[in-house]
Amino acid sequence: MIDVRRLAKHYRVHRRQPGLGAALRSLLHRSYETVKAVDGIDFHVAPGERVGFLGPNGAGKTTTLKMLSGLLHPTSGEVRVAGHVPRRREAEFLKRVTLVMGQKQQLLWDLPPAETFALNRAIYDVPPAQFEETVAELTRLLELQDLVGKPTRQLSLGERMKCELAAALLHRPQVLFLDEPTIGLDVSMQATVRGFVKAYNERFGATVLLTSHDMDDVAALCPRVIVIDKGRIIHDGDLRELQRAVRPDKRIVVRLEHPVPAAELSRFGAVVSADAAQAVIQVHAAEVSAAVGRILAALPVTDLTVEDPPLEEVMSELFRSGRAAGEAAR
Ligand SMILES: Nc1ncnc2c1ncn2[C@@H]1O[C@H](COP(=O)(O)OP(=O)(O)OP(=O)(O)O)[C@@H](O)[C@H]1O
Repeated sequence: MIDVRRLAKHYRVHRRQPGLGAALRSLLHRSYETVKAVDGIDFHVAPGERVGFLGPNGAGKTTTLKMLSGLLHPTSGEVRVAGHVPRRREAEFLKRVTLVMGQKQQLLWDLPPAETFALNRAIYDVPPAQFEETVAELTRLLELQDLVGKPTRQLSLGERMKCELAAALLHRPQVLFLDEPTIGLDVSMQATVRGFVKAYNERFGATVLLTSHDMDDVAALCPRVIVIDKGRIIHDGDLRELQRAVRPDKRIVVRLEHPVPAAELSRFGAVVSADAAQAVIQVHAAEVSAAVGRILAALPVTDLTVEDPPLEEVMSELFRSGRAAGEAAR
């Protein structure tokens, strides 16, 4: 569904030193620098997949999504989405994809979302019966009934985001590019948006490529992740395997009947945190069952769970090691 080969986007940016002298000099002699926002990436996404496109700030994620949706022309390389070359922006292509940016809005500010929906129906030439059916379905899934008649400017951020999603999906696109779709939303609204994206993917077999700095989005939605840093792909594969490869340790969370000194806890592994009622002890995955047995035998345990390390830690470790490898190669 998405095919990307040796894709690159280089920006030519004007650079100058700070200060008035430098400003005057730059009028006569401008110096430019090339920023390799995307630096020759390859990947393939099959129909119906949900893939996280992750990376630190400035890694090249938004630039890539813009090229995939045809908003930016690549400097070089090839892209095909649903069989189309995105930069041609053919009507058939536009009907099959959508780009939702958490930081930008397409809803008309002074009018109710229902008006934007009607406008999109005309733009995408959606047959009236299908439009009615899709609006009804999205209204139910996203609980929009009380929102679509109010002027957009009166909606809260989360309410607006739900309507944004509906507006972006009215033409039932097969490919969803989602750029930080839950940014700024409270936890319950985040959960609503995640649940909705998953339901849409399952209901219509749609392909989803999602960027997010919120690892809960990624854990909930993306069995596969592509990780990009400084314009290059540093990982592409199964999220759970990535977790195991980068952080082959587990966390044993024990609730305690009474406080246990840290020195005593450290006999079982590395103590991540400990207070009067609960301790978190980290051990290598291969040693979990032995450690659990010893903990249950020795400590006043009222409850015990085994967890993976937080995904945030896995990702920051991956970014760090990716950078170190990149620097060593230079
Ligand atoms: N129009 C532009 N002109 C020049 N440089 C740009 C332009 N847009 C992006 N860049 C640069 O390209 C690089 C990649 O930017 P991009 O927005 O794709 O990153 P990102 O991974 O989406 O980051 P974030 O997580 O912060 O949104 C950055 O170094 C950015 O400064």
